[in-house]
Amino acid sequence: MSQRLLVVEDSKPIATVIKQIAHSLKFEVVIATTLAEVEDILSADTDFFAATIDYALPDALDGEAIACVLSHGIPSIVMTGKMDDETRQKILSQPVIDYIPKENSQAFLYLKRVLHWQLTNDQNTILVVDDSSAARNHIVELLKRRNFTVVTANNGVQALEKLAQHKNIKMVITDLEMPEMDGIELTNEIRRIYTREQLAVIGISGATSGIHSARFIKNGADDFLRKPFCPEEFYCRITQNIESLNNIAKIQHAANTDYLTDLANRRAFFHAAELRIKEYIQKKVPYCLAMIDIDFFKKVNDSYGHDAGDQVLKVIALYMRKHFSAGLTARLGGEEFAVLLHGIDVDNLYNRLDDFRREISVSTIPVGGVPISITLSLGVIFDSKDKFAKQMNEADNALYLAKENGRNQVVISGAELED
Ligand SMILES: Nc1nc2c(ncn2[C@@H]2O[C@H](COP(=O)(O)OP(=O)(O)OP(=O)(O)O)[C@@H](O)[C@H]2O)c(=O)[nH]1
Repeated sequence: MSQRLLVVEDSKPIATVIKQIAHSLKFEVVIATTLAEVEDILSADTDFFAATIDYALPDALDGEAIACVLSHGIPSIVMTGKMDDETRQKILSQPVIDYIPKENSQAFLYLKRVLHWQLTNDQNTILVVDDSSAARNHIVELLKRRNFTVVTANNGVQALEKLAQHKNIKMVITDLEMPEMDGIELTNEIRRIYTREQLAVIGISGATSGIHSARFIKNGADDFLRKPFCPEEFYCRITQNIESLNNIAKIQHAANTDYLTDLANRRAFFHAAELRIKEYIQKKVPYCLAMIDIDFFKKVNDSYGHDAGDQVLKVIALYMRKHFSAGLTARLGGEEFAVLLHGIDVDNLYNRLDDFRREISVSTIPVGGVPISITLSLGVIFDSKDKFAKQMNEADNALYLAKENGRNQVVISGAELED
């Protein structure tokens, strides 16, 4: 079910623009044009994800609708045509998500970003480190208002423990002076373990001297805030740092993923498989490395077109995910795939590969209403202690034999020597 957005706005054209933005984010929209209408709507139902509130309404010229909506616990964004400092202070003294001056069309682009953050911020976990419970609670309240997931710690030592427990923490906001381990030491420790691409650090200090900001940054922090800070500046810095981390993650994902199937690409597979194999050998875990190739795939393209071929590649990826959920799967290129699997023993591993091959061979893949049948050839190597590149080579040789022997089969590397 879609989330609901309350739009409090007396201008019809502006309400229409906000409605379009909200729909693009899959919100269901309820519009109120006066304070009386707001009261009426909220007396019946307060189940709103958020609200946008025009500061001046025909029956509430001085922002009275803001307190009304906030009193129902609805996170609110204030839109205002008033630019004076007094109005700004008045709005920001209330626990609103943000306020947006309606100066030009940028205001609506910004509104879209704020709503998008509000919908997605719960995926970003932030650790707040401060020995003062009042200061800590203030930051936590600001972050929760923006829907972030928050973890807290009283000092640097506890912060490192929390980081080890919660692997998904993206940002640490740390005070400077704390018992046991201060903010600078903590930042140093964090940078020994986490890169800037993995975790952002924002230092905070009440000291008036500028030296602390430089110390924080030189010790590996990404940003610095001086207390007391205004919520606006706080949100700008948090959002900017989280956005740049998320952009790096997107770039890394794109660099490691096959665009068509969303499986790992060759580079990511080689990197991850090599690490996993080392661990399997060390822990004596049975494993296998298999190369998988679609038989006569050129005929699929020639008979049904390249788009149909692409569709087949995507479906093979889905089957791979289904059969090898705990394994490492990849599209190496063209119609060639690979999987690294670990299991109980060689028989179990072989059966899982052959089950996958068999299911594909008896299934039809519907492409544009036409059922397409395909088969796969697999070459596999078990429990090898050779270098990774050599293992890939051996699996490839076995795959070649599978093709030579008539396709639609699994050939084990070295098996022909035992015959
Ligand atoms: N649709 C589609 N086709 C691709 C893609 N990458 C490679 N191909 C096609 O995959 C086909 C591979 O053909 P061949 O190397 O001759 O192999 P094959 O027809 O599968 O025959 P065998 O492997 O010997 O069974 C070629 O027609 C390529 O154009 C892709 O991303 N999408």
